[in-house]
Amino acid sequence: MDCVQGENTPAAEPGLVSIQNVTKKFGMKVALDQVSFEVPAGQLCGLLGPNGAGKTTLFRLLMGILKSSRGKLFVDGRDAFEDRVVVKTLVGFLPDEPVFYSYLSGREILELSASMHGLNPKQTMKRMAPMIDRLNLKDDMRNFAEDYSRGMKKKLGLLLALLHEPRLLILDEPTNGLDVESTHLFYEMMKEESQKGVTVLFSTHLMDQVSKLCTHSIIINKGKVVMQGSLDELRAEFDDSYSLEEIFLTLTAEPAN
Ligand SMILES: Nc1ncnc2c1ncn2[C@@H]1O[C@H](COP(=O)(O)OP(=O)(O)OP(=O)(O)O)[C@@H](O)[C@H]1O
Repeated sequence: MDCVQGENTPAAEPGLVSIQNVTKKFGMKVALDQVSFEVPAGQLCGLLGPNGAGKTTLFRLLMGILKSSRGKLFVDGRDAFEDRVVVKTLVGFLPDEPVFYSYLSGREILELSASMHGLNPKQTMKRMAPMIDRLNLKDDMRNFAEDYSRGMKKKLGLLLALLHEPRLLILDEPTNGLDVESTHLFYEMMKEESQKGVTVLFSTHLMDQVSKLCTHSIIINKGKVVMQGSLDELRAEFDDSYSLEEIFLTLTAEPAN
């Protein structure tokens, strides 16, 4: 089962994201073990796995922050490590715990980032204003981002990821630490980006999030892909009485001794 779009989608196209037999070791620890999957352009795909499954490691490899021990990762045909500077211009990345310069306000961080992307800071801020409003950050734009709450940092991180209107969004646990209202807002914004044609790959440990947002998912456990494909394909593998949550728990359960 590949993580492909619809039945009528040509199968031969390489994905906008292509992970090819990737292993990542930290010393003796194998964080990812021969992971392969494709995410076709336009898909909203959930990378699902329990704590320690390897989700953040995979995203850090995709952003060229880490180098794989074996195997290759490509974003739009570019090597995620060798071409990491170019890849960063193509992708909007939201880390699990965004960290900001201590001496810059929210506004200054957005303006600086706009300049780094070769955009006009003033025009970019004008374009971003409705989104800043929507995320309820307008009144905090003058304040140092370091003093923001966890949820506010996440929102500023999302604005940074969207600032250069990337074709691909990689969001690491995007709603982790957000309140209910903000979580729904993030869902809406992810769906809207997807409807505009942006490819969205996000990680979560909640099956509920995947079933609300995605048509496709990749499930990893202990560094290995245990299932990938559409939610319908996933359901078809199990008895009708299984909920998606139960399927996830079954796939990621500790093997019996
Ligand atoms: N820099 C590192 N050095 C050593 N081990 C690491 C390092 N980074 C990650 N690991 C290990 O790799 C494994 C996968 O970690 P990773 O953070 O990718 O998991 P995750 O799926 O994102 O987990 P969570 O949902 O808890 O954030 C874990 O066992 C972790 O301890």
